[in-house]
Amino acid sequence: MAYDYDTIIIGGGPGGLAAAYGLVGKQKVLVIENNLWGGTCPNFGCDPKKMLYGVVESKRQTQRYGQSGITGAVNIDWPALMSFKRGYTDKIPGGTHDGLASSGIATLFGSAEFVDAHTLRVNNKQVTGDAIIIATGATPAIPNVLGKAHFQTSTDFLSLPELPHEIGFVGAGYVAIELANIAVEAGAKVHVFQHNDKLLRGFPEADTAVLKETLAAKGIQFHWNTTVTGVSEAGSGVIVHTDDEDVALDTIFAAAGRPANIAGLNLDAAGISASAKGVEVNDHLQTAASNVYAIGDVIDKKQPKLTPVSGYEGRYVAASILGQQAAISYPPIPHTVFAGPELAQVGVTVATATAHPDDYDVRTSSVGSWYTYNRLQDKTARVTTIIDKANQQLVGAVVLAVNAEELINTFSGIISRHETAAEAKDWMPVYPSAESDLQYFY
Ligand SMILES: Cc1cc2nc3c(=O)[nH]c(=O)nc-3n(C[C@H](O)[C@H](O)[C@H](O)COP(=O)(O)OP(=O)(O)OC[C@H]3O[C@@H](n4cnc5c(N)ncnc54)[C@H](O)[C@@H]3O)c2cc1C
Ligand SMILES: NC(=O)c1ccc[n+]([C@@H]2O[C@H](COP(=O)([O-])OP(=O)(O)OC[C@H]3O[C@@H](n4cnc5c(N)ncnc54)[C@H](O)[C@@H]3O)[C@@H](O)[C@H]2O)c1
Repeated sequence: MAYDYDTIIIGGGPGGLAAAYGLVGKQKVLVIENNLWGGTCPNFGCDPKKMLYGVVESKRQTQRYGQSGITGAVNIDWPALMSFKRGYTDKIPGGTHDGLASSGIATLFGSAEFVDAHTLRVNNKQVTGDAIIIATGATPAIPNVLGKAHFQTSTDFLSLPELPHEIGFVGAGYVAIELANIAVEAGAKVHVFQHNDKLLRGFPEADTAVLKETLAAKGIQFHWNTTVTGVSEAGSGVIVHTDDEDVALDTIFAAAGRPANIAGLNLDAAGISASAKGVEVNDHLQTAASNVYAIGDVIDKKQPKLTPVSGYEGRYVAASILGQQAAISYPPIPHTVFAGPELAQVGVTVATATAHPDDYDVRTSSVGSWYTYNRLQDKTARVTTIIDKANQQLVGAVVLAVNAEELINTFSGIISRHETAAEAKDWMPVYPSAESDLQYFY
């Protein structure tokens, strides 16, 4: 049967775009998008977040140098900061769309839903594809409580024209902590409501305990073991009702996770199964309908839902459609919370390593007094390395420090190359630099 396209991709984010560019020139490809071309990361995720973060971190670094030669107060001008951000984000949707069009990739604006495993309905018209890739990402969870319509999301935060005086976040994961840090550094009073006492679950508690203290010292008011039970309107602000107290705020942001964007896709029509965590796929990223693949944040998977992972899966599925046979295998996946300072980890976790002391050596160095971090006045900096005792290879690392994302990248490279400690020392980093400390970590 002749289809309209060889491959149709639903979603023009990092995953869908990587798949499209992997197929371009070899196939007739269509990408369908129903919101901003480019998806979450460049429009209302990683990129604008890190632009705001970079500026507030410069302020914090200036404050840390308060005893080291810098005088005078530094303040954040929120509207100017937003205008800086828009200088980047305003160009993303148009630039992304033009890039696709000029590469010969067809585009269609609208919401896609399945009619069957080869047919989608978009804007009341049907379009068919030999292969279809679901790359629809994830969307903020809104807690199901009374007054939930009053919640704003990370997307709203990253476009606030003015910074409200007093705000709150529900959740203490990546989104809440990164945005709470930006807000408090920019001058807002900030509350974080968390239903248990866990900050950034999945990271070692020894590191998150230090981060909790750092963020509290900046003025973030943590409400641990507190469940938000409702939100009501109060003048121009809101009252956040919890099982403990009522808190009056200018606004409240839901940051309680990001479920897969599958509502409205009509997956049943194509026989595709999904769990509460997303579309179910096999180790070739095929759904229950073998010509339909799923990639990125929309999948039910154990890998972290991050931009580089979506891109990796997009490139993998493109190669599979073009004939590659191998099952997907992931390299070590580093991840960083830009929390002021950054908390980053890669590879075997501290929890796994400490549960298997015969297999792993875990070594934590408090490096705040070392030259690299003393120079930056980053007094709480910590680096943990995990070594596989059997072959002396680095298999995991955690960094809590200024610019941790750079050092974790270096650790990630060492782990990916399966280097022993001796091999990893056989190179010459610039001195002084964070990498010049590597030889002392293990
Ligand atoms: C505030 C925030 C900060 C983040 N920071 C980082 C970070 O620092 N580093 C990092 O690696 N990751 C970060 N992430 C996560 C990162 O943004 C995602 O992992 C990444 O965007 C996932 O890419 P994706 O292509 O799978 O999905 P998305 O980028 O979400 O793209 C999916 C696209 O599909 C479209 N779509 C959905 N349904 C349909 C439909 N029915 N029809 C047509 N189109 C549809 C959507 O509009 C969207 O454009 C952050 C996320 C947030 C929210
Ligand atoms: N720097 C980065 O790489 C980065 C930044 C932002 C987001 N992300 C990605 O986006 C994903 C989603 O981020 P997130 O912060 O929304 O999710 P998350 O899973 O990191 O954190 C969710 C938080 O909400 C809490 N929570 C869950 N259900 C709740 C409920 N009903 N009521 C109150 N609290 C509840 C959880 O305990 C947790 O603290 C991340 O896991 C990550 O994959 C990455």
